[in-house]
Amino acid sequence: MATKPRRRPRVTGESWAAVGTSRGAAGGKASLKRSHALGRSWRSPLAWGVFALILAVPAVYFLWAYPTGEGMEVLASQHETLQHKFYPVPCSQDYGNHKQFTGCTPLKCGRAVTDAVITHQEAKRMLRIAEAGLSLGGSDGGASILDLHSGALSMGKKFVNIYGYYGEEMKEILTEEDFQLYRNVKRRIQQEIATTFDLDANSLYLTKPTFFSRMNSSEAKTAHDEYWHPHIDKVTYGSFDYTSLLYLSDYSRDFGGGRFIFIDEKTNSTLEPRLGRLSFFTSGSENLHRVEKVSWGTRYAITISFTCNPDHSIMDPTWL
Ligand SMILES: O=C(O)CCC(=O)C(=O)O
Ligand SMILES: [Fe+2]
Repeated sequence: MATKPRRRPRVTGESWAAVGTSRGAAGGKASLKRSHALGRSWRSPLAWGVFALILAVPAVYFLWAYPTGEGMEVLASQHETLQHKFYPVPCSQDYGNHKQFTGCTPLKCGRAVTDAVITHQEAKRMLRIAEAGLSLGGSDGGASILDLHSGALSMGKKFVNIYGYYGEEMKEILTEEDFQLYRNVKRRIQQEIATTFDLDANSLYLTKPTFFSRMNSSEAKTAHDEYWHPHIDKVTYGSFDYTSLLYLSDYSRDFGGGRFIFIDEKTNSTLEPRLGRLSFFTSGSENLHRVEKVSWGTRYAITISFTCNPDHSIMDPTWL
């Protein structure tokens, strides 16, 4: 014979324990009283104090145990306009493993950031060049580059040479005025680096690669898309002695994530990109760094770097 299905106990505001242990009407009332008493105790200041302590202990431990946690120091926030900030760091031994060039090989090392060298207008023009050039191709993954010197442009999972691929057509996309702007910007960055590191600007030579970059949150498809790994530019690019980055979009407005991070022993320092912001630093292991993964939007920048070794110098990009 089919038994009448029993009604499930109605779950009220009481705890699961009160429902589970109720045996008969009397037992049910007693446990309900206990659970109401429990409910009241959560409103007492003592209970809140205990609760706060439970949360605070792991938080304090986390901050104490992981002083190298990212975002400990913000070198440059997107919201501020910086005249010139310089952070000295002791030079690494790296330069000793390379040919020395008196008056250029870093003796003074560090990192600098300024919003006062490249104007907003110039940065916007550079952004338009980056957008136009990179729109001709683009990686399937999250990082695309356009190398002005070699002409390499990310395309799918590979690169094409824009100068060969598009030929004369390219002159309409990347004009001689665009190259003039690049050369002008490059010259002022070179001068700024020389002044900051007490060098003669003529002892610094433009080196390769010099490229526009575009980053977004697409999943990486090849190793070239994995821009977020910690690295040392002198190791990655060989010839670099002084790296400069000119940012062409704004952190938190145009994209999320994508902050530049210097990785140090005790604290990491973040630099938030901003249109027209110039950052430069000595390229050795004293300036180990990485870029955070971009979480939304598109981030544009251009890398313009210098070597002390004339054998590694390249000519300014031009159509002429
Ligand atoms: O775009 C950046 O902020 C830095 C990129 C970088 O570290 C590199 O290209 O070596
Ligand atoms: Fe780098």
